[in-house]
Amino acid sequence: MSAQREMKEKNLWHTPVTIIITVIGVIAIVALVTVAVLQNKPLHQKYKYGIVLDAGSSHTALYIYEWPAEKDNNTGRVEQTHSCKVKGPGISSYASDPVKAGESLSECMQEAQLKVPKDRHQETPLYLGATAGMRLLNIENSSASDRVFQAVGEALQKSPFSFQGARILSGQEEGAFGWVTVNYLDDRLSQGLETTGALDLGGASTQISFISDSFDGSESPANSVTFRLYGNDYNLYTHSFLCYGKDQVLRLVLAHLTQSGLGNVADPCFHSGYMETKNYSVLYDSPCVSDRKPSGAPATFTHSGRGDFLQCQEMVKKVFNFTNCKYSQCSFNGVFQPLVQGPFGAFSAYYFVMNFLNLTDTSIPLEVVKEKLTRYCATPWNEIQQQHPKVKVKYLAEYCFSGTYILTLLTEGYNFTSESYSDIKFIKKIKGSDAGWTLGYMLNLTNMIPAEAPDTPLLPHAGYVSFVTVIALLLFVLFIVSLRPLWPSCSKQPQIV
Ligand SMILES: O=c1[nH]cnc2c1ncn2[C@@H]1O[C@H](COP(=O)(O)OP(=O)(O)O)[C@@H](O)[C@H]1O
Ligand SMILES: [Ca+2]
Repeated sequence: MSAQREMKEKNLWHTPVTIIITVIGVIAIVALVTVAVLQNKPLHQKYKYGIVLDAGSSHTALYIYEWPAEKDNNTGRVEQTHSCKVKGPGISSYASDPVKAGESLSECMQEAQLKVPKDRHQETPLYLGATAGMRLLNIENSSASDRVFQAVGEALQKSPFSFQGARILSGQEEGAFGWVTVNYLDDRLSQGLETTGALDLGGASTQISFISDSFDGSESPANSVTFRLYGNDYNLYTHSFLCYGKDQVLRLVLAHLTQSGLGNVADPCFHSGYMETKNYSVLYDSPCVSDRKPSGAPATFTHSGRGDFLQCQEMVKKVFNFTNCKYSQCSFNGVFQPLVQGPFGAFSAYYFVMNFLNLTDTSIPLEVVKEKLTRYCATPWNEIQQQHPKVKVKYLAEYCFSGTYILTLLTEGYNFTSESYSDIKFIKKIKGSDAGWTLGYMLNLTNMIPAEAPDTPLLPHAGYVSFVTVIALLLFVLFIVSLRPLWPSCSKQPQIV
């Protein structure tokens, strides 16, 4: 009897109605979860790419950026995946042979073709932005600068990428896009956090950009750039000093030194024992110094070092003009600047120089930094060369000068104090991407930073899928329970005999 009862009870679950309900229910849950997963996350993550060429005064560099195709507008998702340093000098050095400027880019362009997946080549935007080297060439000889752009444009047009043009960035753009890059990479823009100022030192110009509570742009509109990013308004102070990159300032200092003592220059910014014969015509071949060329100068001069930081600093100070400020406050050369405020990221040559000198730690008091640099500058040239056999001699010879210029620019020029100096971080990369104007430039041209904050999903993806699954299961169980009257076991009670 009891075996019969057991059979009957088992069979109750095998009635056609229950089986059909179960199958439909399971199919419905599987379909619901599959759709939820597919709808919200592409199974194969696709990427998009963008390429920017930074045509600087000293050299050109190519940067490749990558971001998930589905999330163009999302926060902090664009990353640098590759960079390539173009061999040879900056494009402005090819003024007398512009075709070579275009040719010089071909190696890095080939590399880019290998790094960007082939099926993405056509849709990958390619930009070239030139900075102070081309600004100077444009001032000196605008038709030569046009010819360089023509040649570079023709070379880039031949690439499989979507070439969007080559142009000179204004100093304001260079400063502002450097600031955008640093703050984007730190996720400060998307999260509306306090921003970091940006200090960029190039060979021919230098930029300072930061947000100041006391700056609304009214005192000096030329230094103001306004943005609305992720729902926040920014009024950025920025200034670019043309001719105040480290290579041009070195010319300015040498030009000062050659005024007295024609033919022989004893330079406190170079190590004792350093001695090179240089051409006056090369030294004065730049609009930054051309008006200072002494008349009746011989063809060459002997440039020798005497390694004295303090005297070097005195020479460097002479390139700044501190008189004639028509604003409430100025940095130098009559340029308005509010007091520096907040943290700063200092990149490009700031980093190269301070990293070489082992001076990137800004928690070291400024006085100690100066003592260290004094000792470095006083080291004889032959010792310096012995200690750094692998470093390019041109860079090596100039680190004492460059370090002195950096400290003088920051403290005397921009008015950083011993206290605010520690707010500076010397940086090369942030989360794998180089600090510089290129990323900000591309983000702007591809409209990748929205003006308004994007709507954020209520739940993260995993949470969303779990939620849908639990609710689906719950509904299914409720459905089954609601069908209880139809259950054969309920309508037909097994008879107890
Ligand atoms: O390894 C290095 N050590 C020292 N200086 C470097 C090194 N690499 C690049 N630089 C310097 O960084 C500067 C980069 O300037 P860039 O070519 O970007 O000019 P720009 O921004 O004024 O147009 C140049 O002065 C160059 O000599
Ligand atoms: Ca630069």
